[in-house]
Amino acid sequence: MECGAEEVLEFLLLYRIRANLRGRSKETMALLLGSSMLLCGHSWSLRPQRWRSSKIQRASIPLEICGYEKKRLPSRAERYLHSHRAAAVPVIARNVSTVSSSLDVSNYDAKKVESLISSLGISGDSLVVKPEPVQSGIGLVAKRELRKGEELLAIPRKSWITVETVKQSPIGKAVEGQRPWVCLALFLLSERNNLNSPWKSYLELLPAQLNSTLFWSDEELGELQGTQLLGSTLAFKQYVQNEFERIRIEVLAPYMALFDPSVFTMEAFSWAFGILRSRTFAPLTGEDLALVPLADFVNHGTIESDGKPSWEVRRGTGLFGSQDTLVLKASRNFQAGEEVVMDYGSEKGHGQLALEYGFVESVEVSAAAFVQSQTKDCFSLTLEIPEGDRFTDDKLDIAEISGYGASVSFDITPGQGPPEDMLTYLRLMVLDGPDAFLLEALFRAAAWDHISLPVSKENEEAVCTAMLDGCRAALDGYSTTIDEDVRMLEAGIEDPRLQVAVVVRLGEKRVLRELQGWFEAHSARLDQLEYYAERRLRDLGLIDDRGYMTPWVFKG
Ligand SMILES: C[S@@+](CC[C@H](N)C(=O)[O-])C[C@H]1O[C@@H](n2cnc3c(N)ncnc32)[C@H](O)[C@@H]1O
Repeated sequence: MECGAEEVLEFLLLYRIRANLRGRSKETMALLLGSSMLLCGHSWSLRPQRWRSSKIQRASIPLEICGYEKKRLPSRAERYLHSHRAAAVPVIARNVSTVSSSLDVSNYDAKKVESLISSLGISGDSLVVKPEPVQSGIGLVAKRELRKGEELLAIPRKSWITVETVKQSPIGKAVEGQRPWVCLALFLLSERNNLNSPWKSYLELLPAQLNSTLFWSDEELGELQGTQLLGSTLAFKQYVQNEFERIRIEVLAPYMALFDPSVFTMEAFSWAFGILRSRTFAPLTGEDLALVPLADFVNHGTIESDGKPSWEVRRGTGLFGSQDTLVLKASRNFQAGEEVVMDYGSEKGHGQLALEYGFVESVEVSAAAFVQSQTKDCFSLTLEIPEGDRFTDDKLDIAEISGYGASVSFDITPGQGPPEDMLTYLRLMVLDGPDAFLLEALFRAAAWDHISLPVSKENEEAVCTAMLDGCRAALDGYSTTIDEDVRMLEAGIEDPRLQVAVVVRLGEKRVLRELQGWFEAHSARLDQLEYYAERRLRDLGLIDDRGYMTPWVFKG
């Protein structure tokens, strides 16, 4: 076996640690590590380090505001709003109905629909789907039988509302340099106030009232006490308000002639924000933000997914005038007269659906099945490397090298347990005392790998304690218990917004309770785990599988 300088040093550390593994005290370990650090020419203070579990935050729901805002959100808000995209969860075929947070106020008008279609240069007869009034406002209804994958609509870029559209409009100069969503929001309000707008029929078909929790009253929001959804809703409201205050100074006041203060109100600006959040879909988000009239009347429904998006952009070559086109495809077979739906995002939990669109999913089989269904339950946990930790810089460095930041959000979904990378990040956060040698610069590149498995009983115990404290505190923050919510749902709730609130808070609590159970079980098996020291000695061939030293160590 050949050992490089790193291995030699590590061997020395491990050998010393190993020699003292049984019955070692913290002080002994500190001494051992102290000497090893001396070896590296490092001087560390070995004062006991306190780690604050408050750094485990109750995060906001993963959101895609970053899609609109990546670069310029204030860091605090960014941390709160920035999403950690969950891996797509395979969609299970089921009979899904949704609960909308209030009665949808549809602006359906057949004449306006005709006018919208002709303004897009489409012949009504050629359409295979048509906007019709449906349970959730306006929806697209199949005019004939449709096959899965069939192209339903193809809307060319010239018919989208993009930053380019805004630039070329009368307010183009005034909004120059503003974020894409701000440009589009002001454009919507400006055109809504323009009697001769080419977008008139589209704008008149848009819902005047939105159901997102952003538009709930304080009393309604009270039902969300303790939830992540409440935190996200309030953060968004604050964010939109801050943006409005900013553009009032930067845009509205300097261009008073373009922006009538009675039209460009905070309320109207919030409506426009809500419209953009509920009607734009990837990849037409962020810098490429675009509203696609007609296609954006498609409602949500879950479908058995083959991973192929229903909403996709066919890129034009530019040759012979060919341009980008938004193509809406049938997500499954539909019968004539049936409403065509697409999945707004299989990874979106109840909270995110409620915040962005104002509805949650429910399984319409029976009240019991509804209560048992956990497919959309979600809790997003944000972990943060504690500031003021004497090892903060080293920990940040290791996190960064491994592609993580000072704070990371992890989506916890039912039945999955904590994600592996979350456990690794947690171990890094609480790494301290004798284990801190893993933070040494020498081990930097391999540190993440080393801590991806249990480091030491103390470290794993600290992880469990922090998580159990965090889960308990989070569960204590809700105004109702899981049982109370279940009973309410089983008894039936008439108020749709209350129903949304109960489904969301129940979902969050169920995930937290499950997480708590996982860490309780984990902390009960800490004695059975294999830790870093034994693992590395075995990897280096210095002990055998029974834990005995291999003879070569003692060769001259
Ligand atoms: C992209 S728009 C779809 C068109 C919209 N129904 C309309 O009337 O203009 C998204 C909005 O439609 C509503 N919506 C879509 N799918 C829904 C569903 N499954 N249940 C309840 N409301 C839904 C929500 O208000 C959501 O914010």
